[in-house]
Amino acid sequence: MEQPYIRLNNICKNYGNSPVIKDLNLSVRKGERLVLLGPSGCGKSTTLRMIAGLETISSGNLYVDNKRMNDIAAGKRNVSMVFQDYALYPHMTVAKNISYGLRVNKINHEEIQRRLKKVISILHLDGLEQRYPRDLSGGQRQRVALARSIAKQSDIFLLDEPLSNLDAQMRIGARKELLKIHQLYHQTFIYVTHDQIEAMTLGDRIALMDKGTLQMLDTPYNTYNRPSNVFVAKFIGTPSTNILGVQFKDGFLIFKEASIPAAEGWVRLIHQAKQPDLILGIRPEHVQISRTEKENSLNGTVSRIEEYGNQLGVIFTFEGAEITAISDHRDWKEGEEIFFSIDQKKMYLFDRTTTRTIGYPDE
Ligand SMILES: Nc1ncnc2c1ncn2[C@@H]1O[C@H](COP(=O)(O)OP(=O)(O)OP(=O)(O)O)[C@@H](O)[C@H]1O
Repeated sequence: MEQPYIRLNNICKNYGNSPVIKDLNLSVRKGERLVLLGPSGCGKSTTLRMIAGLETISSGNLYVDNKRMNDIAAGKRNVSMVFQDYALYPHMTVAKNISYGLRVNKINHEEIQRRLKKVISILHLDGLEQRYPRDLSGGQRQRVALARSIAKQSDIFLLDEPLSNLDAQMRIGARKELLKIHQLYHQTFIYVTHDQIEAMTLGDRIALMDKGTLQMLDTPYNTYNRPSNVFVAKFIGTPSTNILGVQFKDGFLIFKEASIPAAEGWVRLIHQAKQPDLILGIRPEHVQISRTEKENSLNGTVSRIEEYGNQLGVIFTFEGAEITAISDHRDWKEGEEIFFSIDQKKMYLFDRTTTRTIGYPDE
């Protein structure tokens, strides 16, 4: 693997007695777009702020380009940051907001003008240079905040939910803009969000966190298709992955009573794991439902239908558990008996004790 550019080694952060980040190890490559994703309060912003130098590190080491950064002041780190609320200076015009940091850093006038012109053009802020933040729309303010950070030309670009105040349509446009900026400047991006779509579309890799710990660090494809544990499987994807307890015995996966023969690849992995008590995960799009019985199909009763516009979510009960399937057909009725089968090529099996995956058959 390419030498990591930013390294977090065993980083912990406590506020008083409460640990917020627990033994975090994370490496980011130069020029990579890494997304920190996770539920509210999991420690994404805290992690970003420690990298920026806005928050002290309780223990562990932060390295950038092999240099220990723990005690380097924020202003001396080669980073720029965009905040969720943009943090623009209200009494400065757009042009002044963008150029202020450059003036403080004693960049010469011609260079400031050159950078200003370029970022104004990249972010479509032409004509707004003399306006004040209060006279801008939310989207324009967000672009000014981005422009101000880009103009600094730092190697590391830290973004803390920069699009969360924009409406859905504007977010799509802004995502394209961010990718364009990255193509032009190749900075190392660390991007915080709790929006999965944003994480999937913007990240080369996703670091998924929960309760201050790293749950998985991998590509968007692997995060979705090869979750490392039950938390990842449930967090990524909407509607959420169905989770069912199963026991492996004599080649069969046994639910409470019903059972299906386990596919060969899974049998091998289960033997390797030496763990018959498992958790089965299957995404709603990989549960096939039908009115007719098929080989190895199981049966349930439809309890609810959810409208997704182009498809329906069919929620049915099976041995007391609720399972969601996605269907293109629209004629399912509440209360009707259905048959369903699980696509074993697409399912996940986790160790019930550790909740970690036992592996994937095609690996
Ligand atoms: N200054 C502080 N003092 C005490 N606790 C704090 C402080 N700042 C953050 N926390 C706590 O640390 C935890 C992590 O917060 P953080 O803002 O990093 O989470 P997050 O994942 O970015 O959440 P969100 O998506 O809601 O912004 C939370 O439980 C939060 O309440």
